[in-house]
Amino acid sequence: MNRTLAQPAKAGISRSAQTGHIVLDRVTVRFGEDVRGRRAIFDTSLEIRPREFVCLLGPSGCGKSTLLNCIAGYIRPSSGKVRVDGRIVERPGPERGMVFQQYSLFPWKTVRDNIAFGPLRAGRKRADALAIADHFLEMIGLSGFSKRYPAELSGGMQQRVGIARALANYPSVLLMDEPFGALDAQTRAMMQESLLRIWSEVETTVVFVTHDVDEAIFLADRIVVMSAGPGRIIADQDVPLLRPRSPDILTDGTFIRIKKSCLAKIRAESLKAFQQQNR
Ligand SMILES: Nc1ncnc2c1ncn2[C@@H]1O[C@H](COP(=O)(O)OP(=O)(O)OP(=O)(O)O)[C@@H](O)[C@H]1O
Repeated sequence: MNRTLAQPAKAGISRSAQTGHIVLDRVTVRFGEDVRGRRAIFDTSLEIRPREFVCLLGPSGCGKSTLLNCIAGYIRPSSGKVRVDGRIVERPGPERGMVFQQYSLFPWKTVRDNIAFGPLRAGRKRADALAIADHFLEMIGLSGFSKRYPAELSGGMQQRVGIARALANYPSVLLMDEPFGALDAQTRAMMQESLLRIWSEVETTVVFVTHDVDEAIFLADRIVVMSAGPGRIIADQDVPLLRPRSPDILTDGTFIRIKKSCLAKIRAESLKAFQQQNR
C-alpha cells in the first residue's frame, strides 16, 4: 500500500505517523433529560487503529451518525468515554475533520477560499493558507476551478471540495457521514475511487458511515455493523481485499462472501427496527 505523506513539509506541518487512534469505551448516548431518555447507542466499545479505514453499517436509526458525532465532539456521551490519541473528546477540533452528506461549503466564498478557511482560522498567514488550498485542490483534481463558487460546481465536485476543506486542517481523523448519499450512482462510483486515491496520499484514519454494503466493502479495511436501536456493535469484519482497489473487486469471491454476510445481518436488524417502529 502506498501511504506517503501529503507534502506537509511544504506547509510547515508534521505529524506523528501514529496519530488517529480512536477508542470508544462503553459509550452510551441518551437523548432526553434523564435516565429514562431514549438510548441511541448502548454500552458500545470500539478501537480504531491509526490510518485504518472503517465503515459503519446498520439499519436506519441505529445510531451510526450519533457514534460519528461522539468522535467528532458534537455529542457528549451520557456515559463512557471517547478518546482520540489518548485525549478525551469533549468538543469538536480541527484534528477531527467532518464531511457531511450536504456539502456545507460557504456559498459566498470561492472554492480556494473555502479550502483555505480552516488554515486561516488556525492562525496561518494568508499566503500559507492559500498554498495549502492549492495543494489540496491539486490532490482532488480541481486546480482549474479554484476561482469558482460552490453553486457553479456539480454535486460530486462540491463534495471533493468538502473533502479538501476537511483535509486542509491536516486532521488525524476524517469522519464522513454518508458523504456520497446525495450523488447519482455513476458519480458515486467515481467518488469512491477518488477518495481511495486521496486517502492513499494522506496519513488519516477514516470513519465512514454508509447504508451501501458495496460501498463499505469497496472502501474499508474493516466493517463495523450496528444493531437496531439502541445501537450496539454486532459484527466487526475485516475486509482482506488488496489495495489499490478497482471496480473489478465487486465480482471477487471474497467481496461476495463479505457482502452476503453483511446483508444478512443488516436485513435481520432492519426487520427488528421496522417492527420497533410499528409497535
Ligand atoms: N438530537 C437528537 N435528539 C433526539 N433523538 C435523536 C437525536 N439525534 C438522533 N436521535 C435519535 O437517535 C437514534 C439514532 O439516530 P442516528 O441519526 O444516529 O441514526 P443513524 O443510524 O445515523 O440513522 P440513518 O441511517 O437513518 O441516518 C434515532 O432514533 C434518532 O431518532
